[in-house]
Amino acid sequence: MSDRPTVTRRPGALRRLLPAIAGHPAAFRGTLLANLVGQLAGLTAAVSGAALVGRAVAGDPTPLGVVTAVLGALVAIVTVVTWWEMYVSHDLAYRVLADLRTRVYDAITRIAPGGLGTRRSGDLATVALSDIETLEWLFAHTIAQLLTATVVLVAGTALAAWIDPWLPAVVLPAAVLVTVTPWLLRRHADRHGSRVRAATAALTADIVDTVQGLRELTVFGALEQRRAHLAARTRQLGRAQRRNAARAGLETALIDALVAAAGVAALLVVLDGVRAGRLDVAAAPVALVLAGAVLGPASQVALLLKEAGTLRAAADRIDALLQAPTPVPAPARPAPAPGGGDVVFDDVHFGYLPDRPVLRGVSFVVRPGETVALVGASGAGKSTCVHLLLRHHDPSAGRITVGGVDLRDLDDADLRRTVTVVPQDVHLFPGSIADNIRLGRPDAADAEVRAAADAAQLTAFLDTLPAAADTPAGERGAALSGGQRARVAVARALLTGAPVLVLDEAAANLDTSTEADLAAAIDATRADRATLVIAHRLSTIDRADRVVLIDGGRVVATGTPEELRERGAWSGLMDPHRVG
Ligand SMILES: Nc1ncnc2c1ncn2[C@@H]1O[C@H](COP(=O)(O)OP(=O)(O)OP(=O)(O)O)[C@@H](O)[C@H]1O
Repeated sequence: MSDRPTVTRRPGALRRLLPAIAGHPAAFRGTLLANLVGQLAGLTAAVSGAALVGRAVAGDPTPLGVVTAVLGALVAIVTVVTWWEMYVSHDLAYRVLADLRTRVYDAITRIAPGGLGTRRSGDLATVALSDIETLEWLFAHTIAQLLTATVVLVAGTALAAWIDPWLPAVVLPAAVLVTVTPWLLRRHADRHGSRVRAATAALTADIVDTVQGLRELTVFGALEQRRAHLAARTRQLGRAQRRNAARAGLETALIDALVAAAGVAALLVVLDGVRAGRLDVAAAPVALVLAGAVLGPASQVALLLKEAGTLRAAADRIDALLQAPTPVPAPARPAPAPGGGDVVFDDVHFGYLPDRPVLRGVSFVVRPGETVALVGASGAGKSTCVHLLLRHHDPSAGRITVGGVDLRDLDDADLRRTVTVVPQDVHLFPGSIADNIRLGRPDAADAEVRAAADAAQLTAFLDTLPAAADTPAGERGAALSGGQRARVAVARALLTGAPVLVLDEAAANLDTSTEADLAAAIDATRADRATLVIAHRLSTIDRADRVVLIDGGRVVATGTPEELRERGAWSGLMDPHRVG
């Protein structure tokens, strides 16, 4: 496969995520303490054991009962402390990961939908689940361990120097070399770690796409082709994982070799010390254990750091989402919700990409109680007007106001109470139909849901269901027909009571009589509501009070449907049934 997935490096990403620990100071202190006690208990057990052996070798053995009691107690302490350390470090890690997951979710909602650009659903899911899970290693097994390993290394070195000054002179440089090895090899670790994370994200995104598109893949006989694609992606991930494992294995072998060489050197120093009379025979086992106490933490640190490439790559991907710019910033001082009034597009300019303007000075008004049809050829900019009215993006120039209030001055909750939409592709969640209708107002009473369903002409259908509105909607509304889904979307929008309603090609997939019924139902509830319809059908245009015709990102004509028809405003645009 040629499209090899990549991760863009973001210097400092890992460092920016570390303060996430600050939210759990008690858990971090507990982890640090448990680690320190665990390391020191291990060191004490090893040194005590070695001292007992040393005394035995020197011909002054400690009574067996005392040896058993001392070593037994130390082993019990180390066992309990190891369990304690595992518990507190994972407790800390999972708390921090939960916080990060919330931050990632907040970031997605902050930048969605306008700022998500070409990001794929599966890629976002990988960040929220797998990349964050990868950081478990950092928070549970790295930070506290690095700090306590340093303490044990310093304590071990001091004790070793006290027993034999030659010992640290041999093992300390080796310990430093072992510790810096992963740092020296970090470029390889970063490259391989990035490839693993990127390949994981690409495979997840493809699997999500495949599951979402199973119907199309089945109908068009493309299942086998898709299977081959996923197999290639899986091989790509496998290759990345094997290369990363080979690199990590090589690093481990290198570190082990350095530790072993340093261990042999320490042994030679101890033997020489005993032969030269510098070291008492009884102290020799203790000296060897202390050499291990210096090398042990160093190799532990090195082995922890060999995962740094994967950690950095996961951190890069999380950081990219957390630091993504906000496409529509919240107002510093929000204006009160307008509660209704004229919807005004005032000389609005906008483009998705630099130097590619889509709207070039669009101006029109939708008054309360009025239905305005937005008409234009495909690609003219109708949906873009809707995206701006829903504030998925802000205009690059000009402004959009409701009741005289610029949309940019409304906080998000007020904006959602002011402008609502019946989209073309209705997304239903797997809860009940009533839950889906309540999406914008979770606290709505049953009677209000029923009234909204009534207004959307959904009641007759609901009455045929075993549990009426409490019947599950199925995965993405699979248990409902297209018309029924559209009616649920209308009920959902009406329940919000928003004074501005956008119908985004809501009727595009419906047959003419269903569309007419639905339009009449929406009309009957309009009162003072301003309604903007993206109209593709002549019947929809004819029902509107006024029409705004857009061409090339500009309003080229406005008037009643009759006026525009007489002027032949859309004669070049439409077939007898559809416009645009
Ligand atoms: N997310 C996007 N990124 C880049 N360009 C976009 C994006 N969305 C739309 N466009 C471009 O903006 C222009 C206007 O698109 P828009 O969807 O507003 O047209 P439309 O009038 O609603 O068309 P249609 O009737 O076919 O739905 C098109 O050229 C389209 O390719």
